[in-house]
Amino acid sequence: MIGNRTQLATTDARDVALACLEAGIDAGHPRRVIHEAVALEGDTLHVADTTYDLGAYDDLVVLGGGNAAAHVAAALEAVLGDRIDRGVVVTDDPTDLESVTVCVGDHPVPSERGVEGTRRLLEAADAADERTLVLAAITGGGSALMAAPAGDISLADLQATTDALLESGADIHEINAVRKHCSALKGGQLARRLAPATVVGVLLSDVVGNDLSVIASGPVAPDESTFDDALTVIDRYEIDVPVAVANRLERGSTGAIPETPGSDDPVFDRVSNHIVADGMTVLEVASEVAAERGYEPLVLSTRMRGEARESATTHVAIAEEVLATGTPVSPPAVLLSGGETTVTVTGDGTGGPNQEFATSAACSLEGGITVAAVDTDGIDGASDAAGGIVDDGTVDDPKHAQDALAANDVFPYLDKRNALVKTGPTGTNLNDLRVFVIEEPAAADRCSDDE
Ligand SMILES: O=C(O)C(=O)CO
Repeated sequence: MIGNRTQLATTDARDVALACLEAGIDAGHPRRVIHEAVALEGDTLHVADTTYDLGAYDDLVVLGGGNAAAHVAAALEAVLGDRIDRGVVVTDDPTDLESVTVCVGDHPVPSERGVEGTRRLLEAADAADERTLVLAAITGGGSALMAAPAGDISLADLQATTDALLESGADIHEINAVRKHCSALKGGQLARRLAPATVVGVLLSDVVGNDLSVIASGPVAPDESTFDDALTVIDRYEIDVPVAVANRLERGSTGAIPETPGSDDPVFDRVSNHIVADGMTVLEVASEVAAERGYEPLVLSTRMRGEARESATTHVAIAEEVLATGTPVSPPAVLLSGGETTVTVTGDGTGGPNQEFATSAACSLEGGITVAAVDTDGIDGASDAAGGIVDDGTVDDPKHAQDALAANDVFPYLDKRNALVKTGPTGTNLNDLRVFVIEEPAAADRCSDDE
């Protein structure tokens, strides 16, 4: 599953880190998590702890989008077979489906084909009525993939706004507050289109804290964010948005455009949402693998966030403590964390948050600590790498590494040092996964003596 395996160094610590990554990502694949959460018994559909009587509906439809949406639809087809009548998902990680149409879109910046796929999705939504049960397959990446520019906003406006937001350092709550108010589908507006159908959201969460209104910008979730909130984000990060976007947000804030529907809106009377996997799904299985390999696992948090290079420094400090004093765990140990770090882009290079995390960590690593950091969807930033894997031998010239960080150009830096992790699209999207493998001091000393 983890590509480039043979090209990576093969020390035990690297193998342990890669095994944790591989098992963690696999644990979050829809084929596994949907089978655990969704079941059919006669006419009774179970989704998590809720049941639905399929006998009460004429149509069972799958609609949605996100990096993993086609894999969610495939897993739903595997459970429900020909009970599914039709559907449309928009994704950049397609797979063959029986009754659901897969439309390919683009991520992280929306594209023409994503707009076309979303048009088909909305058309299918408009055909739903009170006798329709909609399974909404929603995963991270959905905000870019399900692109439905609202009002006078063009695709080019949406692309420019997305680029600027992604480079601003704003977090996903802030980014999506803006995207929801530039869209005809986000922020519960797909639920509005679907009413009075019954809607069952089946979500994979790549958002710290699992806020339903933020995962893929919450197409079928109540939204409490406002046009004013969107304007605040634009001001706070000094984002230069196209005129059509600025006009819409300004007009919306005066009440001239209806707000996205909130939790008291009757469009949600027949909507329920179920998160079937999140960052903890990944970390739990990665921990089990670490334990099987003889390392004491410690999950630090599923909620790490902030600037990637700074988060790396904090993680390294914890790993150093483990190595030096055995606090809070004794080596051999594996520290794990999830969440999502961000990068404030000032240069014009290639890279992503996990590659910056790995490069920044590598600048100060002592012997005995190996660090792997990946985005579980396999695509870190706008590069084709999932992330990086580093140890104290990776950075031979700290100035060079710092220059690469300053230029946001760590992809070529890590590539030259054979320190990229490449998986290709993984079929899931459950945020970042970071693994710190910390060897016993004696083993670490032995390694440096051997060199
Ligand atoms: O909004 C998105 O598309 C994200 O990736 C967060 O879920």
